[in-house]
Amino acid sequence: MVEKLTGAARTEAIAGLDGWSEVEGRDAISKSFRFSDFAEAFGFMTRVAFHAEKADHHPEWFNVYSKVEIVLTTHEADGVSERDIALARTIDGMS
Ligand SMILES: C[C@H](O)[C@H](O)[C@H]1CNC2=NC(N)=NC(=O)C2=N1
Repeated sequence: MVEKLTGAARTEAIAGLDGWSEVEGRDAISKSFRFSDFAEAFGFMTRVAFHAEKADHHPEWFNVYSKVEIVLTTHEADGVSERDIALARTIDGMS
């Protein structure tokens, strides 16, 4: 069981990330990534996908050509948890 982050812990955890922000209307975080072309964007998505499958924590995402928009939340916590913060950091390292 994983708890959702609330209050100051939640605010600080999100503020400690690079460029991730809160999604309006739901308890989730998001970030938009830009690459030079589709091959770079899809290569990034492939790296993230392999990690996500291993970690059993998967992004919601939307891709158009060189743009990848990612949303992270934790279903069983019904909100943002440490799993999303950890995945966000890993994703940043893969971008
Ligand atoms: C049943 C399975 O453990 C879950 O649905 C996993 C898979 N991937 C997941 N990904 C994300 N982002 N949040 C989850 O809560 C989640 N849960």
